[in-house]
Amino acid sequence: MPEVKNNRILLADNERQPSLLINNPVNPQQRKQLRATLRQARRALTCQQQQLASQRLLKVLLSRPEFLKAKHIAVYLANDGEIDPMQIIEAAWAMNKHCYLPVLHPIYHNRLWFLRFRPTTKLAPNRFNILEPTVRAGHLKSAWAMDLVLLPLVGFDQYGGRLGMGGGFYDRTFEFIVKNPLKPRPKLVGLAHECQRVDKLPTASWDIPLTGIASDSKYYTAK
Ligand SMILES: Nc1nc2c(c(=O)[nH]1)N(C=O)[C@@H](CNc1ccc(C(=O)N[C@@H](CCC(=O)O)C(=O)O)cc1)CN2
Ligand SMILES: Nc1ncnc2c1ncn2[C@@H]1O[C@H](COP(=O)(O)OP(=O)(O)OP(=O)(O)O)[C@@H](O)[C@H]1O
Repeated sequence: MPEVKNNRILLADNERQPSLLINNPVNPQQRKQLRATLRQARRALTCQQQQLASQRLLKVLLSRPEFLKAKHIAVYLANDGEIDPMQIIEAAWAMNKHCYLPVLHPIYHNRLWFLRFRPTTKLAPNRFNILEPTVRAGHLKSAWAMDLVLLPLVGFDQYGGRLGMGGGFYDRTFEFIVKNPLKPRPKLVGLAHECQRVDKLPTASWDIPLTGIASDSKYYTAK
């Protein structure tokens, strides 16, 4: 079982894949194994560690122009040990910003749309048991209408690499950024516990580059 030391995942020799360190191919087995390890690490955090991490994350974001300048911000409701952005949402509401939650698109396979999230918004569990606003026709916003998207992630590296839950939801939803480089694009900032950082993630051709990652200890600008 991988060990967590100084908030970093240490992979045992038999869990290290030489190819991961040499030319970084996308090996589905590697991604699966790493995903399981990192999900377990974040679920192992205590309530107290989670609360402290959320407070520190808010402090990190409050110093970032990506957050301060944004009016329309997509967030998520924490699940499976993810770092909890609720304090960020409350800060954004207090600053008169508009917050949105991802909604599994009713028609387009594995894509996300976004619905406004206010203190009074009615929520219901989706097929992954994550709460999302109940869909009201005409209220769905598409991804390009956001100024900033705060993404959940399972793993990240300091170069902007991101490993998600494995459904490809965010990758599919934001592929327009790569396909239409001239179109105005939202900034994509991953939120994570420091224990979700790995040295270098294998990147896949469909991975959408992040603007940066905010953890409970610092902001990483993607290189
Ligand atoms: N909080 C949060 N909301 C989110 C995401 C996320 O990662 N976190 N998503 C990011 O994409 C989308 C939902 N994607 C998800 C993909 C897989 C699982 C999940 O728990 N998979 C189970 C298998 C579930 C099943 O098939 O029944 C698992 O891997 O254990 C959850 C959310 C949209 N909303
Ligand atoms: N733009 C895309 N078009 C079609 N399929 C895609 C696209 N992006 C990703 N996929 C598919 O989705 C699957 C999951 O991708 P990946 O493992 O990168 O998910 P993830 O980034 O971890 O998950 P998520 O984005 O939901 O958090 C892959 O099998 C990939 O083929």
